[in-house]
Amino acid sequence: MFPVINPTQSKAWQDLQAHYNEIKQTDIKSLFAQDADRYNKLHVQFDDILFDYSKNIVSAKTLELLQRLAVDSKVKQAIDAMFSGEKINQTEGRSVLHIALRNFSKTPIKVDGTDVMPSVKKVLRKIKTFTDKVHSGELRGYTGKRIKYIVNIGIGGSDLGPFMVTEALKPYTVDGIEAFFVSNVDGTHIAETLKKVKPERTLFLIASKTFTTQETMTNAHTARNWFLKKAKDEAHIAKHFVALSTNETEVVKFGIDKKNMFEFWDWVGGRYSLWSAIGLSIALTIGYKNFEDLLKGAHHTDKHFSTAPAEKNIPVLMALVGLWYTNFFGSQTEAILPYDQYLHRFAAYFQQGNMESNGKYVDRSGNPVSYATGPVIWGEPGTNGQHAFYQLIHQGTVLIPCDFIAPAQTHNPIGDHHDKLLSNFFAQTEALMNGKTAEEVKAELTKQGLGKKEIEKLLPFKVFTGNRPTNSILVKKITPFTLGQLIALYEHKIFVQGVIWNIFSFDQWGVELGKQLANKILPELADKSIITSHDASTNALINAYKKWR
Ligand SMILES: O=P(O)(O)OC[C@H]1O[C@@H](O)[C@@H](O)[C@@H](O)[C@@H]1O
Repeated sequence: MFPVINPTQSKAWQDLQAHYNEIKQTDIKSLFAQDADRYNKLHVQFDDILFDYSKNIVSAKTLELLQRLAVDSKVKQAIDAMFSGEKINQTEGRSVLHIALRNFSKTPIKVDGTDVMPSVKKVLRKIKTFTDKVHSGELRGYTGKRIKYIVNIGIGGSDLGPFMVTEALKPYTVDGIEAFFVSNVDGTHIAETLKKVKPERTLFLIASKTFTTQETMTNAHTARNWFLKKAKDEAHIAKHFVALSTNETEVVKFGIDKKNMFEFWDWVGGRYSLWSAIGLSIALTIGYKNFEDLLKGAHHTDKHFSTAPAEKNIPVLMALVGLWYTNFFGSQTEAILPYDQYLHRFAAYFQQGNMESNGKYVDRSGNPVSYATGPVIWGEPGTNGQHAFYQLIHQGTVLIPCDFIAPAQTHNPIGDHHDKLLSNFFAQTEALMNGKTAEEVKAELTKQGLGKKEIEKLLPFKVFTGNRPTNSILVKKITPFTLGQLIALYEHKIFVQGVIWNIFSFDQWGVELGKQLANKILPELADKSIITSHDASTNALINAYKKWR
């Protein structure tokens, strides 16, 4: 059974609190000076992924206590519970089995006594057949022209994953295919997309687990009307619209044939669904083989996560180190900084992954927690971020633990671009750790010919305290396989943190209230009448909108 344990009651937590007071002033620099072997101890090489967590404010004792916390929180048992199909998403009464979607082992995974693997494999075969037929030209549009444009209409988990992955793997795009992602209910999103595609060559993927999401259904109907304006005959819809969903009834109601539905199941969380039928846009963009490699990479991480000892287990280490700052240093945020332009949606993807999973203030017993849970996740690719928000990371008053991610090999080896990019990647974590002392600043300014008075004046502004923690993740090359590995590492990090925080990571009740209120307000916008049913501010805003629109 999934354990319910208040982490603050654990001896390890209390010891960590005491230990925090001992170590908080310790320089990472000095930890390196004390132990020539620090890097060797504090990194894990996982195939072509090098995870270096040595530039953190952690000593051997910190790590030992954090590991004890993981043991006290029954992390290992929780991992086993997830992998064996237990209904760990208790508030929705569901198993959590994104790991089954990429299970290439022969091990069956059972939900309510039934092995889900045959259904998983069946849908994968359907994705393969369909994708191959689109690429070979066997499946064509209603005029007989080849499909060129893939338009995925979905939002949240039905958009962010496939969008992030198709961007990350752009070099693998199949010739002649262009992918678009429409998510926002703002008509601008679909309008601007439809300007770029031609109905007779477009395949619309209506991606929605529930098939009731307002944004997606609105965009889907707009796309359908736009298509029919040109195609005229509703019979042509079958060649241009497919559904990726768990809800057959709604799919059929929309007018999509069951045959054109790619199924998944309620044990796939939206934000963990890129591995499911929701990944059809990925397969169509980069080819089935590459999609399968992505899944295989993730499966490889699943094996690592479920078998590696905790001290060498990357997701466990990522989780523990992150939690150390969130719960003991009081840092409320984490940055994900990929030094790879293709990974420009990676942080946005894990914004949902982390914040929807672990943005919870109620524990698994239904009581408010007395400690911090999920941090705010954000980030942009380097080097862009350096010229934007790194000032605050270096010299601000907020502690921001950062993950730096970079590929050693680029898909675009042009001149010395990549060495320049990577020199920044290395320099930043070094600078964040070492900072710059008053002595160093003085020496630098003296060398520049500044007088004593000028130096004194400038000194406080030019000092960097350093000791700002980072993880570095160096990947040999971003391929479908390594990307799959990387995504799964982060997914499991979220899981481990949720277990220790004693919260339910796989529901998302917090997104409902706004949806409910929007549904209440929508009919109020139908006419010109003055609205008085809300608070004064909301009434005034609605009425101003109705006057201006
Ligand atoms: O895939 P559908 O059902 O359209 O949901 C799309 C998204 O909706 C949001 O409100 C959240 O619940 C997300 O977790 C989900 O991914």
